[in-house]
Amino acid sequence: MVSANTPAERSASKPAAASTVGSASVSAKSHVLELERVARGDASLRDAPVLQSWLRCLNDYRLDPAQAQQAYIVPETQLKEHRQQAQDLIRIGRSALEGLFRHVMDQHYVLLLSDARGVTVDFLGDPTFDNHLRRAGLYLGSEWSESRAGTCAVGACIVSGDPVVIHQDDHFDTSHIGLTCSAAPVFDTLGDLTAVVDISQLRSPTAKASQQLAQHLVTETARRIELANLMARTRQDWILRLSRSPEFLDVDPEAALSIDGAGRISGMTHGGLRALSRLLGLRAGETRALIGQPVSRLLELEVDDLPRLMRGQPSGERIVRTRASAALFASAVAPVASFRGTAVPVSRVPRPLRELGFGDPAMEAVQLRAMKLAPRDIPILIQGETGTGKEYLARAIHDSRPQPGRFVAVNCAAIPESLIESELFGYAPGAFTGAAPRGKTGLIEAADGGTLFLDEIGDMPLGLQARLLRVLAEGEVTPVGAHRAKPVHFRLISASHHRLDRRVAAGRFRQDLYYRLNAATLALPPLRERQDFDAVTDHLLRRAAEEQGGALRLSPAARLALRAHDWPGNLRELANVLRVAAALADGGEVRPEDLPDMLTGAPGLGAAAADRSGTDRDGMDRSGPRRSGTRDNGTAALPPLRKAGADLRADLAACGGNVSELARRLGVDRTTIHRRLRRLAAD
Ligand SMILES: Nc1ncnc2c1ncn2[C@@H]1O[C@H](COP(=O)(O)OP(=O)(O)OP(=O)(O)O)[C@@H](O)[C@H]1O
Repeated sequence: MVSANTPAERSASKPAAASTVGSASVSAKSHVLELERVARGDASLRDAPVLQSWLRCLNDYRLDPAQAQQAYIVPETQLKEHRQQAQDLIRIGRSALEGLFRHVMDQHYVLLLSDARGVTVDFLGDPTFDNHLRRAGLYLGSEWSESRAGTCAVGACIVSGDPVVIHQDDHFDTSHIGLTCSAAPVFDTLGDLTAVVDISQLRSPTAKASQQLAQHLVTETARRIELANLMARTRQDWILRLSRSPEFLDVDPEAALSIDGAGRISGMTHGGLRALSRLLGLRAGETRALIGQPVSRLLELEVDDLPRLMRGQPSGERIVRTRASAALFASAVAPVASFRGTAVPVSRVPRPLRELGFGDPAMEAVQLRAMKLAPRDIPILIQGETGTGKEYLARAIHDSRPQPGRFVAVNCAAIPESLIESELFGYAPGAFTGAAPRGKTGLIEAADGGTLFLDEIGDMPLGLQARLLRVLAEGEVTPVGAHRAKPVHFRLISASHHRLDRRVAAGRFRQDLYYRLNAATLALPPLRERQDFDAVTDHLLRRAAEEQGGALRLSPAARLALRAHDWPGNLRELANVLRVAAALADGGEVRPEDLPDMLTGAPGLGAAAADRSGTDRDGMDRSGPRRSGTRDNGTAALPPLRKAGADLRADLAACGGNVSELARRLGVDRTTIHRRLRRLAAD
């Protein structure tokens, strides 16, 4: 800051530099003098968050208190981009925002929803005051980041992550000292700040205490938006809603968690959990670290207990104890995929989608959702372990469309990083040395009018993710070295065996792209979880036999061996095993000797198979969601199994080879039986 005199002197030398709006009772000059005293380290009666923000403005952003800055409104094109990136949240948050606005409109409050960069992406205000509001920056597109606007409620809330009231001359910039603003943060399901809800008034009473109700209202609204966001995004997991009072448990719970099939916390309402942190025994800043942890770290609860907490169960039984020994009311909502008896019977599913499953409930849910999504242009993200049939499903969705056009599949992990850009986007003639003289059409353009299938999207380099996002946002593609963009329209399906939400959390995948890709997620179950395993086996055997020009059946012992394997390679592994078996089989029957040794207990291979049942680099549980979850990892279920010991095969035979039945009788998880069988085979 180049300055010949003090900021207060410079401010005083300007014509009437009081705030441009509102009824500031403080002159610009005395405000600047106060900021100078704080900069010198003098004691101040201001609230700590205000003082901290002032010091950031002075020391970190080097803002000059004497230079009043009018509110900044971002250009139209940038606003469009900000709004597009936040569109899901705007949609999800709308009804909570409208509810809040109805409460405060009579007091002439306006309501802003800003994104994590402080840009106002949604706005509700009285149109009669449009001009005043726009000038004061209380408008769509205004940027309230602290580094640009100085101390303000949205900016301070983004930096601190806490609800905050910035009242009149708490503002740093003299342009804003007439306003009063109350803001609360909205965190996404993984605990990252994603938006801020703010209500502001042009004119307000002098006392800051007058804004206590406003602060309470924005905090409550942010909590409701987090809850709606969690409910909308986590359809495949359990949702556990928590409340201190039974009356509001089902209608307006205080906090919620999502819990995956293995009993781990996969998402949460951050603000709500923080509000309950004392009861939950959480230390400050600990909530975010809960993602991926077993829910039993927080509550005396296993995933198997969730059904007893569902709506309709006696309320006396819907109580959980926290690790701090407090009692909370809890209500569980089952994953959408586990619902049976959906309105549309599977027989109505178009043929390409019908043949993907044979009655497995999780698969049926995928088929029905895929049928509804197929004719619409909603981006679909398919998640599932390797070989579960992600590309198969993508093709079936494509084939179920009335006019499907071309199906262009791109494996983002298989194309070398140096080529992927020109492969996807194409290039203009002479774009680089060695380029084809007439240029090249990229795969995105090739998919125009059809389906673009981006396989292994989780492996796409970060730089290209930004370019892809632009294509999706603008509906245009610009080939490498070209000056003009070409409009493209395609149906996007992407797939990954990585849990993309975890990649986002690890900073390896762009959050904005993730939200764009997964408007709808279809999660394919791993083969070992499928209840239609026998029917899938028969279907694939029939196909393998037809390839050999004949018909085949499975011997009971061979079927038993197939059932006992845990299929880390899923349908691909099963299809390959059956193709080989069909080639080896004699007399129209596949017997155990036609199957690979590892399935029938040849020494040495059990350990290798056991090794494969770990977690991948993202921490994705390759065994996928387990139906009875954490019991498998605990010790409670082990004694009866040890008792079964080496007689396990006999026990299995007594259950007709049905692993699920044996697991039920022994009170353990199916995967435990599979693991034990492998160990027996290796002994
Ligand atoms: N529904 C199905 N019916 C019959 N065979 C299937 C089905 N789904 C998958 N397969 C078999 O499994 C193989 C792998 O399927 P696909 O390539 O779709 O899996 P993927 O999940 O995309 O695998 P990756 O993660 O390795 O890309 C297919 O080539 C096919 O042999």
